[in-house]
Amino acid sequence: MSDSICRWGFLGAAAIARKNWKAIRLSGNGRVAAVASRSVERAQCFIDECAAEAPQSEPAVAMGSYEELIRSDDIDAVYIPLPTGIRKPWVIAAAEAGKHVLCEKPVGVNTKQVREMLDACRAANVQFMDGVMFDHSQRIEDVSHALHHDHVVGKLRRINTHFSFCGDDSFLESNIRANHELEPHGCLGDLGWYCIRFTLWAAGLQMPERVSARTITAIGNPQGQPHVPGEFSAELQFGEGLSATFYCSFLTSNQQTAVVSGDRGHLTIDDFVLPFYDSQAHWATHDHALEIENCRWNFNRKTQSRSSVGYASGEPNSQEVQMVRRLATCALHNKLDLRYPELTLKTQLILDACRRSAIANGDWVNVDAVAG
Ligand SMILES: NC(=O)C1=CN([C@@H]2O[C@H](COP(=O)(O)OP(=O)(O)OC[C@H]3O[C@@H](n4cnc5c(N)ncnc54)[C@H](OP(=O)(O)O)[C@@H]3O)[C@@H](O)[C@H]2O)C=CC1
Ligand SMILES: O=C1CO[C@H](CO)[C@@H](O)[C@@H]1O
Repeated sequence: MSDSICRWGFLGAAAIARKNWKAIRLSGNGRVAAVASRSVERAQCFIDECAAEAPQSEPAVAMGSYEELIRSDDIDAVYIPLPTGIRKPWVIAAAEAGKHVLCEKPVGVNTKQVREMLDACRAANVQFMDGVMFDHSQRIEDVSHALHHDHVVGKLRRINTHFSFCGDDSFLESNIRANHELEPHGCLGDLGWYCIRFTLWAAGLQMPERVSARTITAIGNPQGQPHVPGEFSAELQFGEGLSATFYCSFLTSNQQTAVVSGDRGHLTIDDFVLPFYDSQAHWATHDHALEIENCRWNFNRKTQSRSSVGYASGEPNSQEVQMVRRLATCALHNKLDLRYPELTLKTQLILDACRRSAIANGDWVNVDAVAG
């Protein structure tokens, strides 16, 4: 391990890895040392294209197998954006080889798998972190502080999130997200993972007691493979009167909204996963007032616009850069931050409970029952 620079290795020339190449370039404490692909030509092409936009002083090495990268002594941390269905053995192999792990979401096919991955990281004393970028944004810190310290909406009652985009025909035919073997949770894994994670933040990390969920529309590719959720909704019940709902979909236009409601107001975010392009991330709190005086009924808007520092993406203070910088800091100082594997496990438990409920046509499922 070099003293100040974390040497990253990528498993797979994935589309999202291009964004994280640039993030590592901007992090100040890391560089991409190697990219492994099932095709060495694809790895080299990925490196050339990324380096053309975000050059590094030392070139990355192209490798033709994931094993080769994991065995390499010149790698400190591995970024794993492989499809969920095949990810587990690679996470465990990377951990056992002493590499810190940044793993894409949804992390596993089920909670059992995720526990095995997290246990392997713990046993090897390496950091595990999943790829939820907004965990590392200034906005999520500001929003949490506003909700749980300043109590800007009063006592929490309801959390509502929506994450959707509309995939075209080619998406349904060939994207990994519509393939049961590769991404078995479909939109629940790809988009619902974020809804669940935001809900956890808004709830002060408390777990729901039970969930009721349904797959509204299942999608499948023409090869006749089993379907995956293409449109999904869930209702989550917490203690003390707090409830939450989320909707995620590959069939509905772009929307990434979150609303947190309490007995004294509500908080809104229009872009809770991928912030709109700007140098600041925006959110708002509202305390609208209905004023009634005889024949006059005025519903008066009372909105306070707020913003948090941080570019949306591609700048040193954007959320994906903070994420890779944070993992590299853990790796360089050999100091684990166990908040992140805990967030992963909680998210997976809720996801599993939702899937179980949807299979049982919306029956209530106790989240504890999934944990056991
Ligand atoms: N955190 C975030 O903001 C984002 C996270 N993601 C997550 O990252 C993961 C990857 O998404 P995305 O980049 O869009 O996916 P891609 O399809 O672009 O990349 C997946 C990579 O996995 C490798 N792979 C290995 N085996 C297979 C296989 N059997 N079939 C297909 N690919 C295989 C391929 O690399 P090679 O051929 O080079 O070996 C491929 O490039 C998903 O789980 C997704 O949810 C995606 C986008 C954003
Ligand atoms: O994680 C992700 C972020 O957002 C994308 C959609 O806009 C997802 O498809 C992706 O997997």
